[in-house]
Amino acid sequence: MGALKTKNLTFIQGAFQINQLSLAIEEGKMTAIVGPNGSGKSTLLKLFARLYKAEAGEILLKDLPITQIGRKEFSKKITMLLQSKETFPNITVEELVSYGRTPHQKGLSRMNKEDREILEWALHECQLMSYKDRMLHTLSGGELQRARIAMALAQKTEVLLLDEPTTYLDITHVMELMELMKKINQKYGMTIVMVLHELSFAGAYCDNLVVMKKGSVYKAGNPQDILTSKLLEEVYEIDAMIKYENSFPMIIPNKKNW
Ligand SMILES: Nc1ncnc2c1ncn2[C@@H]1O[C@H](COP(=O)(O)OP(=O)(O)OP(=O)(O)O)[C@@H](O)[C@H]1O
Repeated sequence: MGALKTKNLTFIQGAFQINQLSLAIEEGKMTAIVGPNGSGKSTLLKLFARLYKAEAGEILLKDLPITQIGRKEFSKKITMLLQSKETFPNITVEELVSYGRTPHQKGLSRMNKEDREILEWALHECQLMSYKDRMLHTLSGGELQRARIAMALAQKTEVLLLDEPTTYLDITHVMELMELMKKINQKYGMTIVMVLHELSFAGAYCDNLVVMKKGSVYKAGNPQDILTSKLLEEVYEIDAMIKYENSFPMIIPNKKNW
């Protein structure tokens, strides 16, 4: 069963259009949405998160149209981390992560025992226990990203959507983040969908790729099957070859005289 499915999804913003898009995101797997700038990756993620409303067609979460799910119920099922921006509130890591429990609390009630246990669990999974009293502005980019992910985990949803979670991270922190997401995915079976630009990391860590081009899905499937020179040429307009080192795809542009 697909965790998320789109059926003839149509969405228009300015000159950009997603037209009759049908796609299935596999449940319990890690999927990367890739494609050139402006191809519609973030827009698709925001449609999944109900931040945008489709003009036509529908999105199903486990066969239920997402429009039929109440707002609070929806925030217990799907969460989305938007692209990280430089501004963040003047609060501690623990306070940030505790925001993830908001959809589970009744009215303005304070955190109960279960909320506190889940908060500790999220901090622990993201190796943030020793950072919990640190103010957000004192964290490095990688630590801040882990704190944001811990907040999303604390929400305890079935689906986690991440928009370019690796932006601004160096290669060590990109790997650390991908390892963390893989661990969460495998340990808890959470469906993870992320927009990524690093094709090699997307291919190495994700079970499936959705390759977008101009508002359409060019191809979707297993990275080993679909990441080809032809795809690089037709989607990114580059002449390059792909070499696998173990299962890590390396993209090498064909250029004489390197
Ligand atoms: N509010 C808006 N009004 C008009 N056009 C918009 C709006 N938001 C996004 N667009 C356009 O929609 C297209 C798709 O944008 P989107 O952000 O989904 O692309 P993307 O693939 O995520 O790009 P990137 O890799 O650069 O982040 C772009 O051409 C963008 O300019």
